[in-house]
Amino acid sequence: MSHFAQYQDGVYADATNGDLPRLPYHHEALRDLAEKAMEPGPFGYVEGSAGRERTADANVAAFARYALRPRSLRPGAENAGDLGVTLFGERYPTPLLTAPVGVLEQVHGEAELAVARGANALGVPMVLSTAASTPMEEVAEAADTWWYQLYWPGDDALAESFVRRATAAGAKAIVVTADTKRLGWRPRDLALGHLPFLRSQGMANYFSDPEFRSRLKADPEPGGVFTEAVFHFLGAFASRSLSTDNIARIRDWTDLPVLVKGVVRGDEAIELVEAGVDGLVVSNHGGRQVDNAVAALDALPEVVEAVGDRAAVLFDSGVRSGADVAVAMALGARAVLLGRPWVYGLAVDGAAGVEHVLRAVLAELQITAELMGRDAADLDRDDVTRR
Ligand SMILES: Cc1cc2nc3c(=O)[nH]c(=O)nc-3n(C[C@H](O)[C@H](O)[C@H](O)COP(=O)(O)O)c2cc1C
Ligand SMILES: O=C(O)C(=O)c1ccccc1
Repeated sequence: MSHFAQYQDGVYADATNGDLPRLPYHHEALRDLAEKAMEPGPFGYVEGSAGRERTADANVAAFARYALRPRSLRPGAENAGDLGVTLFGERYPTPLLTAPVGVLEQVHGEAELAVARGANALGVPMVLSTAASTPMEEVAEAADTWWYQLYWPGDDALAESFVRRATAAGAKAIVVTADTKRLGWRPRDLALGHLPFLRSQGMANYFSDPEFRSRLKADPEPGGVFTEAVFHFLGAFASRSLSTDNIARIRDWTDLPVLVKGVVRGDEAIELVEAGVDGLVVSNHGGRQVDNAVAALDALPEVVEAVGDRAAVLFDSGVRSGADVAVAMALGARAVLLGRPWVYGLAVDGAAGVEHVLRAVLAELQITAELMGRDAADLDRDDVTRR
């Protein structure tokens, strides 16, 4: 069984061959290592969430309220454990993607290039942030399969330019993030005075964009603090008038599948499906936007039910292990985006750290699916119950 070997093989061998020190396999242990490896500002930026961080805590806690129901002797399941999924007519070897994470230069010098290498080594597509530290055309050179995440700028000409560039560079889907018209209230960043944008970080896609540059009097200065380009970014970052209807304008700019990320309500999911989007990402941005918001996992069944088979529902926020991926898929997610865990892998060991984290999640998912008598894509509501 080739799928069996793909992710599990080597994990136990590597862990027992005496080549200490190895990276930990638990999210919390890796997070603690990353905290030691990172400056306080960047670590606080990644680890921090909105307000009292109740949404972020609730995202993780929600997984403990569900229980998987393994059917050990399921008839016909002797080859179970395949991880492949089909999304928008394309076959993907696993249901995992790396969530879009901006400003990676504050995490590791190789930033997105390391993520692309680590993820692609395992057949995991990367969702590239608009607020990346590397221009998308350079990431495209390093990545086999990637999707593009759009922060829809206030200026439609810039939105169009980003979408056309991503399409030309080979992105396989466009993910429009809807929950970040502005950044949430983030006390950790305020306490540390850490706002990477003010120092031109995370602006590679903007600074390399002809439309963005055409609005400036002077060329943007890499690393410039409070420059004209920085102020232009702050003004241009997000559209206040983005709506379920006008997202459909993106169809004039690309033939790629379009997803909307940051949906936690069935009514909004229906509006988006009626406006013609191909997919949704149920997500509350890892609790970084609205504190005291509903846990993303608790919103998943409502959105799945509202959408039915009219669009693909993906999920992120709070996924920390392969078993978590199995729960989200059993509740109807077709694929899952992993966020903070791989960022900490990147901080500690670059591309190898990203690969380590993804491999551990995939190995656990594969083992779990196999023990449940399921292929990942076949996990369903019968496989999960309230604890
Ligand atoms: C440091 C950091 C930066 C992020 N940047 C972006 C971004 O640029 N675009 C976006 O759509 N989401 C962004 N997100 C949200 C993630 O895509 C994802 O929704 C979130 O990390 C999921 O929560 P979790 O990491 O707790 O699982 C960011 C998250 C973090 C932690
Ligand atoms: O910090 C974030 O959560 C985020 O989404 C973001 C927004 C703008 C630039 C970089 C990251």
